[in-house]
Amino acid sequence: MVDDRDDADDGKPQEMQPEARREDTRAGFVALIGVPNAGKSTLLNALVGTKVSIVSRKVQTTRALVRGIVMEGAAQVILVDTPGIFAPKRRLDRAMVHSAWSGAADADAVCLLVDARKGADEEVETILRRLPEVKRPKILILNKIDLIPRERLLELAATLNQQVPFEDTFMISALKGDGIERLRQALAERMPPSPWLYPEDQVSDAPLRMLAAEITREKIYDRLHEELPYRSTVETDQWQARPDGSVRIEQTIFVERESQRSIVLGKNGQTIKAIGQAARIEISEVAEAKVHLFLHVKVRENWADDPARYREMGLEFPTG
Ligand SMILES: Nc1nc2c(ncn2[C@@H]2O[C@H](COP(=O)(O)OP(=O)(O)OP(=O)(O)O)[C@@H](O)[C@H]2O)c(=O)[nH]1
Repeated sequence: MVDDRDDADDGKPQEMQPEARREDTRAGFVALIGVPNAGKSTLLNALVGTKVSIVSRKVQTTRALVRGIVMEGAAQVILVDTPGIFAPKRRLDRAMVHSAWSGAADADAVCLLVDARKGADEEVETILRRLPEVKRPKILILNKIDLIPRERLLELAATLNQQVPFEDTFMISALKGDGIERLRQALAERMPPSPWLYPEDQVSDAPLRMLAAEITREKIYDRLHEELPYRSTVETDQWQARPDGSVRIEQTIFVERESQRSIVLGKNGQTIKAIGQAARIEISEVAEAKVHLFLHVKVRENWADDPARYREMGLEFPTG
């Protein structure tokens, strides 16, 4: 167990603001769909301006539906960052695909994000074939325009628009911020009249504990991606606000084998200490409070096939 305190930080937990009651408010949901690595998390972060989803160089890092909330004028745009849509193999993967598509069917607009450099590869084609089933306004977003020449972009936009009737096409670089402002405004304009669905200052409705778990998972990945590719998960067991304004957080890191447990702990617990330190700093930032983080490591075999796990992660069971 690691208790990693930061006594220099005396932040206080955030207070909820009352909901807006202005009559001209608009609010709605936008689903982001794309193959792994298209840049969904980067775009979500660029649009929201706060770190709400974890960006990684590896594919399939997004294991849960994480939402970001964009405030643009009187409009509130709630972004649903769908897990990558790809050919399902394991039960967990099938649940993720199901979840991604049901997120799209409920949205006020569906954005297909395509890595412009890769273009319409087989994975994108699979989505394009299924997209017409979703009877919602569709928007095409070509990302990573910093990596390809303009002529190829226009060509790609034309080809994709022939396959699916997109109402709008945007060309952006989520990484560099190009085109983000225009996209944000366009999404805001599409939102139906509605009271705001979330307090104005709430940037993410992903429970903080889930976000905290993702942060720790990212720190494990940063240090151990060679030794522990995908096979670990983190759960926040306890999130307790204390009278002094600090938060006590307990998390469990699940691995599949005893040998992996030793890797996470490291020699004399050095590795888990470093993971805990890095995670605690970042969790403190998002929680806006001093954080005491306690990490446990447990072995749990075959977690990826355990239905209870993906229910906890906010994923639904596939019906088919
Ligand atoms: N050059 C360039 N790279 C980008 C851009 N947007 C995203 N990337 C990079 O592409 C990689 C994948 O981005 P992510 O945002 O993690 O992709 P994702 O679609 O959320 O991936 P999953 O979580 O696996 O579904 C990262 O290395 C990003 O830095 C862009 O506009 N330009």
